[in-house]
Amino acid sequence: MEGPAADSGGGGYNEALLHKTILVGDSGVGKTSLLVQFDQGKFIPGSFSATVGIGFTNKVVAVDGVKVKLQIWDTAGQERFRSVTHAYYRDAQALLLLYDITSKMSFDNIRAWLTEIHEYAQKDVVIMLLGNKADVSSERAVRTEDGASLAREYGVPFMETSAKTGMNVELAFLAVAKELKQRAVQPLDEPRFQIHDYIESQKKKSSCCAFA
Ligand SMILES: Nc1nc2c(ncn2[C@@H]2O[C@H](COP(=O)(O)OP(=O)(O)OP(=O)(O)O)[C@@H](O)[C@H]2O)c(=O)[nH]1
Repeated sequence: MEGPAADSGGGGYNEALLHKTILVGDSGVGKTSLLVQFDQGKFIPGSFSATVGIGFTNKVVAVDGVKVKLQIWDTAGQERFRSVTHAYYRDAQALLLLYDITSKMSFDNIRAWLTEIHEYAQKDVVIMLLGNKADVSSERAVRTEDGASLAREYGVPFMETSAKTGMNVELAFLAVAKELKQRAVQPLDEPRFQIHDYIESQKKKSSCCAFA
């Protein structure tokens, strides 16, 4: 797979390509962990401390030689913070919607999350569905094909991830960055970048079998 060439620093990115991306999904599905894995390449095991409110991390990724700055907002999944996070949907360009493959309830709630997203976010927001905690196969409660089928129903890209092992974490953010960059710079008369095709080709390129 291509290296992500990502860094957390500022230096030299094009301010015009700053994209607001939001992580959403039930409390405990692994939003904070996914962001920490992408930003710092590490997983902090141990007791779960729920996010309070909302905060962001800036991350610069190189996409085809162009630096794209993702401003990634980590939201609190708990119901009591929902009205706060809705306010942030409106100017988001991308939403990573997570469920936990060991929690059927977090998967069943995805439809409600998508209803909220369609209500509060921009119509052309990039949405990606992620089934996280794929490393915990012994406790799997949601089949990969059920995730893929729900994603197909809503016309959104899908993959399983693990914030613990890092599986597919960079790919998820890079695919979003690539889609956002293409939208920003691509002339209208050129064929559109296809995020689904990109993800599939990256999965095929990988020598490892870890992709969903
Ligand atoms: N095994 C495993 N555990 C994970 C993974 N991602 C998160 N966890 C664990 O799941 C728990 C919840 O993770 P968080 O990242 O805090 O979840 P969150 O979605 O940010 O939760 P809220 O802040 O309440 O919305 C923590 O104990 C994490 O260590 C994963 O991919 N694999």
